[in-house]
Amino acid sequence: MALADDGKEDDAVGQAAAVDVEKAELGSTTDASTDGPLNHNKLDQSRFSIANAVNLSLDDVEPTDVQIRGLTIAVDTSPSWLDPSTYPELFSAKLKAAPRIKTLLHSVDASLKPGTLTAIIGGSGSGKTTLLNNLAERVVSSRLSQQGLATFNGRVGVNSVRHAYVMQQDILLPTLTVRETLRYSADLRLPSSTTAEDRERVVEEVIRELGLKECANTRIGNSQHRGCSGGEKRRVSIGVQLLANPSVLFLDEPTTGLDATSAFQLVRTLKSLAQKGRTVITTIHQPRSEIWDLFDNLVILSKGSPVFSGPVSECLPWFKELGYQLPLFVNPAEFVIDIAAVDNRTTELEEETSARLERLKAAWKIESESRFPPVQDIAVMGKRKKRSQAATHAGFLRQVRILTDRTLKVTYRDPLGMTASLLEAVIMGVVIGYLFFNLGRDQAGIRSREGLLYIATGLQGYLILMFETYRLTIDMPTFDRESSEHCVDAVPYILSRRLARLITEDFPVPFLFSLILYFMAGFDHNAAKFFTFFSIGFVNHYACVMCAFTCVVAVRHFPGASLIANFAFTMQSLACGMFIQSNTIPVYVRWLKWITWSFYTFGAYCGNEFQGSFYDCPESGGPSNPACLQYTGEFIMSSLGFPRN
Ligand SMILES: Nc1ncnc2c1ncn2[C@@H]1O[C@H](COP(=O)(O)OP(=O)(O)OP(=O)(O)O)[C@@H](O)[C@H]1O
Repeated sequence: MALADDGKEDDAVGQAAAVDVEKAELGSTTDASTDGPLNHNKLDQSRFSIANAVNLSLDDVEPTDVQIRGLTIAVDTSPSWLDPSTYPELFSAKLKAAPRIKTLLHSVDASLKPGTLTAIIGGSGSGKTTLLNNLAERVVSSRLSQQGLATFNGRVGVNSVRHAYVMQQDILLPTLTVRETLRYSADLRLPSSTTAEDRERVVEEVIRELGLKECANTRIGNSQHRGCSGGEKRRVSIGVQLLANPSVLFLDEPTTGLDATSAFQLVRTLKSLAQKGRTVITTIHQPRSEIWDLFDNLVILSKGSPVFSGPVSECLPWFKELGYQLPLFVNPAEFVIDIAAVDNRTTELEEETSARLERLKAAWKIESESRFPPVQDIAVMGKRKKRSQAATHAGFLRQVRILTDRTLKVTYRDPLGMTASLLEAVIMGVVIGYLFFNLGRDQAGIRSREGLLYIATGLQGYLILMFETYRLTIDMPTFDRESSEHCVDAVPYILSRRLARLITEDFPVPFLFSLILYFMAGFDHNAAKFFTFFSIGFVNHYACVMCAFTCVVAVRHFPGASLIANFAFTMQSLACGMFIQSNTIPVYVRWLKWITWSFYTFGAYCGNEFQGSFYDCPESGGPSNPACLQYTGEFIMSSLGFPRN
């Protein structure tokens, strides 16, 4: 078929192909529906698209034919400025390192029909994840180069079809139940045009489809609070992805960490999902023999090269033909992985197994030339095309509402976390209030007031900064997952996080701290001054949480993020005007104060306290007496280097 860029023609051809496959799929429905408890009767209502959302159904699958031809992936491993660990090498090469190309995948071919479950297997480091991630377009690096292609219903690139990727780790919120997790995911993933009933029905459908009925009301749990089992969590992770009703489902080692029975049940579930017409592609480590029989296709890799790619029924005959017969009572998966692996325990073994691998690779190269038509002969119907995501997930306001609701629920279910910040505010207020109790109005008192106002700016802000940095490093993986799945955007996430914490934290923490400290320290009993004091703390609190966001955006792990946060805090302290008068900072870095929030906070606190005040001058004559100048608020403000306004 000619390569066509015309969208209409593509769609027409695509629809025709889809109808053909759908007919074939309907023909196999009887088999699927008798294949154990995981299959349920197909819904009698007419099938509609999830994206169109008139009447949602997981049965509405767009059959997707996946063709992989000559896929070769290489990476430049030469030292680079982008990788600090290679700097010594880069310097020793006098900053001019020649490209060093490592081929990760060597000309992989495969033909994966809709309605099939494909396993990518091979020894450790054989390139399974590289292949899966490349198909799912999850690796973007200027150092990677690709030859060959993967087409999805004739189009190059996975973004032209509805697809989802289940990661190896379960990134779920531990305090939510299985049903709540799926409900929130449905609310975020499905377009605003869907009704609450539709979304609820899809959630129940996913629960039924994945066999999660028993644990639907169980919390996900974590190492401290037990909840769902490892197998159930995996199913929930798959369920979350299933809500996007993908036609192509990628899974990275979904059985890792599961016991044999859970692993078997999980692969049965994948088989059942495939039988609905999906193309399911998974990497898997050493599947047990019962699991082997559930696969439709296998791609076997060794050191990045394919040694087999085709229907599972043809795998053992292929190796037998090459002289490697499966011995009795041996797991076929382990057998094929073993014969394709290089054993480097001794030099002799390494030479022997390397020679065997070379024979297997060479034989498969010849075989694949006849099995897979070359790239130019397969139907490539269009260029890389991205599906519009806008219509397929919740809009801005709905994201804010759903995420706020979810964060509130998660916060209330973690009373220790919720009370920690309140307790911290009270304890800090009382301890500092006690140290600075009832400050005098003499020179010593003025000096102490300056110190106290700095502590209110810096120390309280520092605790919030570190606490929020820590919490964000825990919470960000969920955002990263949802953001990479295009169902949560950054602004609604930030907004909702603060909205949900407004009542539990953002308002009460600065309020309690201000209330205790202000009156214990003996500041003026003046309502306007107190509320100004509180408002400054409130704004400072937001500045600190936004700084924490910035640090975690830069580095996702706590050691790195807290290092940046500490650096930012130190810069804030130096430039705020407490330790060095801000007008005497060396001229080249004096501008720093203008981009330092603690300069504004400390300045505002000082302005609130000192501006217009006159302290206890031992001389008579009041503010007009030059000997009492040091007791006037104006003098104190200018001595700290703050502008008059
Ligand atoms: N960006 C990269 N730069 C350099 N080498 C890489 C890169 N990505 C992958 N590799 C190498 O490619 C090989 C295949 O890696 P991959 O993670 O795909 O293997 P795998 O089969 O999934 O292994 P495992 O089962 O242990 O997870 C490994 O040797 C790995 O070190």
